[in-house]
Amino acid sequence: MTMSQTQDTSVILVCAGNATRMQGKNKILLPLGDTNVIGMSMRAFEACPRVAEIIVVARPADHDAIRETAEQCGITKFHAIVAGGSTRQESVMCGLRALSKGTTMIAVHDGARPLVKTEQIAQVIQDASVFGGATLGVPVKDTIKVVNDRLIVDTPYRPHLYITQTPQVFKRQLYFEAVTFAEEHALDFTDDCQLIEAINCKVYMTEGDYINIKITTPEDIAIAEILLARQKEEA
Ligand SMILES: Nc1ccn([C@@H]2O[C@H](COP(=O)(O)OP(=O)(O)OP(=O)(O)O)[C@@H](O)[C@H]2O)c(=O)n1
Ligand SMILES: C[C@](O)(CO)[C@H](O)COP(=O)(O)O
Repeated sequence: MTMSQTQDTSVILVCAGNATRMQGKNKILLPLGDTNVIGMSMRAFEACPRVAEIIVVARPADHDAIRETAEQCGITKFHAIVAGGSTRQESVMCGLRALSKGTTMIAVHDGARPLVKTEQIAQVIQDASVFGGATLGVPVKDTIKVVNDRLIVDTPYRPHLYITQTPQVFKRQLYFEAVTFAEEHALDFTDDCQLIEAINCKVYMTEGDYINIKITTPEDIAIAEILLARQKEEA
């Protein structure tokens, strides 16, 4: 595939988790809006001009249903679907192997965050182009305590705390440098920013919004439907 100048970003949508907190429901394929969770996620990236290709990492049993969803949603940037690993980071690594050669930016997104907005995807890609790496996130609203043996040991200064979301976007060369370091040191992280932090590089926090939730427990799908309906009313 040849990449045009503006289409410089490969997206890895990780969907290969076990959804253990979803009480046995396959959250990626749960109905949402006029499609399902993964359909909504793919559409948001399809609409972003800088996105060149979408690689989905999912359990083999879900591949046919995801391909079908991509077709129904008119996803033209669907590039590959591959199996995942036993941790989120391993799943991202599986997606990396399917990257096309021509892209210079890599965006990693939880397939389970279907309400991400295309404008915010564009903004975080832009910020990553400037800073090397960027993630969407939102300021923490509550006071956070660090607890050890049920005793509070610290209260971090709230203005310094953000909830980290996805997509997390990186310049390709920097990302591969960080992945190589993690592999050499057997590091396994719950988000991709930590890969970059581990090699002492900075990641920019792009302020997103609170509706970019991760579908994790059963009530989240009902919350997502409400947020979606509100978005439609506002449009
Ligand atoms: N081995 C894994 C673990 C997670 N993920 C993906 O990473 C995202 C964030 O993970 P989370 O929401 O915690 O999903 P699960 O791991 O499926 O949930 P649980 O912890 O409840 O099992 C999800 O889109 C999930 O499918 C993945 O691709 N491969
Ligand atoms: C990447 C992430 O969504 C940022 O909030 C989160 O870290 C995923 O973590 P999980 O352990 O897979 O739930």
